[in-house]
Amino acid sequence: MLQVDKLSKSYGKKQVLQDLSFHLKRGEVYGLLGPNGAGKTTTINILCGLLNADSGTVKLDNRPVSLATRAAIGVAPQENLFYGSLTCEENLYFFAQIYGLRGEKCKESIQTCLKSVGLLDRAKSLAENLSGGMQRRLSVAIALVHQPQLVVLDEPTTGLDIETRYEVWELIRNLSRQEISVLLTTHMLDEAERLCQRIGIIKQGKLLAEGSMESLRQWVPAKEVVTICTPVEDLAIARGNELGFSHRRYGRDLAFWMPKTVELKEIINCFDGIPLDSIVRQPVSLEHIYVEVTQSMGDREISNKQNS
Ligand SMILES: Nc1ncnc2c1ncn2[C@@H]1O[C@H](COP(=O)(O)OP(=O)(O)OP(=O)(O)O)[C@@H](O)[C@H]1O
Repeated sequence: MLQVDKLSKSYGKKQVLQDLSFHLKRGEVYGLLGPNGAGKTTTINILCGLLNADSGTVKLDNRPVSLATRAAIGVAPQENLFYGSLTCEENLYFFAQIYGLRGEKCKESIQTCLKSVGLLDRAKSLAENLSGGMQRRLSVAIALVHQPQLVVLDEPTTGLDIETRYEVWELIRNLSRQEISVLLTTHMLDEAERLCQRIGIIKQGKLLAEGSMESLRQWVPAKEVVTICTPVEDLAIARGNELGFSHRRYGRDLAFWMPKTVELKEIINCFDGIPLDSIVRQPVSLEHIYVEVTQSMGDREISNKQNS
């Protein structure tokens, strides 16, 4: 339903999007991930018509994004955008009016949105008096009030406690069940892993990898990742490499990619004679994939570019 094709954008001499292409299916939750400054917000702003691309196209149901198609997109930006001194209902009424909803249709949509974000009983509460999580849900309700087919959620759970994150996750799953497509940006990789049917990873405005979790696993060809803590890391790395385990750094953690699942005692045997303070076994996660994509390939791509 959304087709983004070869978007490029520069600010002055700085190119922030380079031939960026991706698409969303109806009812799909798609995660657009990337480090700070990767170009996610720039992409969102172009999709919403707030910014013009230098080249490339954005189509919604095969129609170029324009004023006419804009009503089919709802956006909940990183910063909550509502009037604190208005009630939830009044905020929704205000935004519904902007989109031209009137009369019964407007009233019905406000009630439906309040219900779908679990704020029906707070309809008359001032927005400024809501908890952080309720405010995020109000933002999502505002993005939904004109009944869009695509909702763009820019870091919807940043700053929320874990319980409230779960509430927002459930809300996103419900949107997908209602066949509303969701474009999600987040720095929380566990969130993207749980919610998104497909994920695109961008760096410096370029799509480096894309696919379902299943297909992205090819980036980390390991059965599991074993993180160890030892005072003699060099020895451990040499031993791991001798045994055919690639090693990686995740922050300061030293980890090995295990080609097959092994028992804990086998891991201990592998590092026989090397003092180990701790061993943590983990399945391959989006975090491992993300680090691989953004560091290894990103650096390779960038150095290729510098060499060319
Ligand atoms: N109006 C602007 N003028 C000049 N440069 C800009 C402008 N807006 C963004 N940039 C630059 O474009 C690049 C991409 O920014 P963008 O906000 O799209 O990234 P992002 O992936 O959303 O980052 P974050 O995760 O930090 O929100 C950054 O280097 C940023 O500094």
